[in-house]
Amino acid sequence: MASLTTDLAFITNYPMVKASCMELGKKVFGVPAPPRIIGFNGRRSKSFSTRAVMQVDRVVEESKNADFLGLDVVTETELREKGFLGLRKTKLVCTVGPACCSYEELEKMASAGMNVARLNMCHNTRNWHQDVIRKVKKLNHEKGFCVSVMIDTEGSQIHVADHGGPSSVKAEDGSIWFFTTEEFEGCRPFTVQASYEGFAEGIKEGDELVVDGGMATFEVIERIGNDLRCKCIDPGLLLPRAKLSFWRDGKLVEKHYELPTLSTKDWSDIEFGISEGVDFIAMSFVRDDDAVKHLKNYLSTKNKFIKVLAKIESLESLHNLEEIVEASDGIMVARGDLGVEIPLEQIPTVQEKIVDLCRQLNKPVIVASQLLESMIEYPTPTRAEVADVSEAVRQYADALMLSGESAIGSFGEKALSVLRMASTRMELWSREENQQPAFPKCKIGVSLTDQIAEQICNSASRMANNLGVDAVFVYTKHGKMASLLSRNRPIPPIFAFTNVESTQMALNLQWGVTPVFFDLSDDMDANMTKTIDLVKSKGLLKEGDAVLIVSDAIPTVYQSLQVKIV
Ligand SMILES: Nc1ncnc2c1ncn2[C@@H]1O[C@H](COP(=O)(O)OP(=O)(O)OP(=O)(O)O)[C@@H](O)[C@H]1O
Ligand SMILES: CC(=O)C(=O)O
Ligand SMILES: [K+]
Ligand SMILES: [Mg+2]
Repeated sequence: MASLTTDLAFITNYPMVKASCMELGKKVFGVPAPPRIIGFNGRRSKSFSTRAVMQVDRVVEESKNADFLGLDVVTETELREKGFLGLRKTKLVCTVGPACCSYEELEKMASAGMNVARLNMCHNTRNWHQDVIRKVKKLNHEKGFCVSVMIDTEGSQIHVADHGGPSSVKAEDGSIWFFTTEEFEGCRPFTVQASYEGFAEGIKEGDELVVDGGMATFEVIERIGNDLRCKCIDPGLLLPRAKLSFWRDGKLVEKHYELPTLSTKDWSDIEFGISEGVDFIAMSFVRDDDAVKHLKNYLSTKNKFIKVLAKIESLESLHNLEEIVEASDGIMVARGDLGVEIPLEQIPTVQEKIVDLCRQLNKPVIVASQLLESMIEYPTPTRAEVADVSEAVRQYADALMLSGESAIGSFGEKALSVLRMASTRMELWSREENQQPAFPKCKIGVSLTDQIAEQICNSASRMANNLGVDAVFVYTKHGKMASLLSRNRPIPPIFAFTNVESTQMALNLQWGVTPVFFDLSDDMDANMTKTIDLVKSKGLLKEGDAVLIVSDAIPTVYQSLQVKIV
């Protein structure tokens, strides 16, 4: 890449504002800039140095705009209102539940910026989930949205099956409770039914039983077969499906239950997801990379391009973090359950570590749970919640997720607008304060072709920032170069043109990428001219705007990088 970066440095010595791009063309090449291309063609050479070939080409202005450009309505509106730099980069995931499952409510959420709809398979019926998925797809097809669908597996976890009360019950200080695996109907006072038979295995007298990461705490005073008699030592509430964990000497008792990461029910939910054409499967309670690899292999034998996201929500998954990230297509920092297994004060640093690692290894990462928890009940967030959201954006997470706020809350749309506003604001601040993150240090490409793609994207991102181009256009079949560009978190938005629907839907989760469906041809120049003309015809690009162009759509040797002044 040496000669390429040298040539780029030469260009970037000039004032880096968009308007001066045209001027630059004149100075460097002695030709009027528009409509012309200043191009860099990266070609492979034996010594793995890519020779930069500069060329100045005439662009044939094409007037036919009949072709289809699958730019979604939300991006188009945002672009008209705020321009390229105003486009939100952080993606938003919303859990769909009873509070937002009608066609009209889903449309409102889509208009308010929902990029991915999440369905938690722990709740509700198969028919209900099917109905929601079909509504989302209908909205995409009929109303021009681009909302991807994620199912989240139930997984195997010990929680409260029944606590003897209708909704929440209070455990008073010193009260004696019985935790049992015996199934019973109705309520029995001071009796809690646990969801898994072996929940008390290895537990001793004196251990602490912590409910929901600290909602209430009990001391084990007696073990009777599979059941436990406990005394409440820190009073609090027991909620439905409350999570149970055991602690000894201030440390989590790590219990290796003989439970598979994917249960029989999970597999049947996965089959359902495949048949309904979902875009993502989020795996709950992943422990190591084996389960992730297993599911990915299964999907590939079925020729399904569904992305597998691993949820980091147990201490064990933290021990095997790097392998899990490598094996998966993306990660969810599931802070809800994670906070049951690690002390709460460790959550912020663990989150930052996971987000950083994901960017290094080029996997999209979602920060989830309790972002705006108080908005389940109230129309405004707490200041602390806004600070938490902004921190995740400042860390450059790909996406933020709403859970109960959208699923059961009365202010789902408002919560979404808080996420939208807080992320746009923090993104702007980072740019204004010149807080762009350093480019990832780690080199991930193994084959020479992959290394070339990575280097082109690194140079392209640097160049996009330095030249102040309006947008980056990338033509891609499998999203590879789009994600490599996103990994650098460049200043201009990335428009990824693809003719593969699964790629379009997967890229919906990537920071700063707007996926656009477009019928790519084998002629790169034609792709470029057509897309630019189509975007221009919508009035979204104007004379003098500069677009940086990257492509991996044409067979691997022809990966290229160009700057076009419209
Ligand atoms: N499809 C649904 N039907 C009914 N209630 C739902 C549904 N989805 C979510 N909820 C409700 O919203 C709350 C929060 O949703 P969410 O799915 O994020 O729960 P969670 O417990 O954080 O996730 P997980 O079970 O994956 O750890 C749940 O406790 C549940 O009450
Ligand atoms: C989202 C999720 O599963 C959690 O936070 O536990
Ligand atoms: K789940
Ligand atoms: Mg969870």
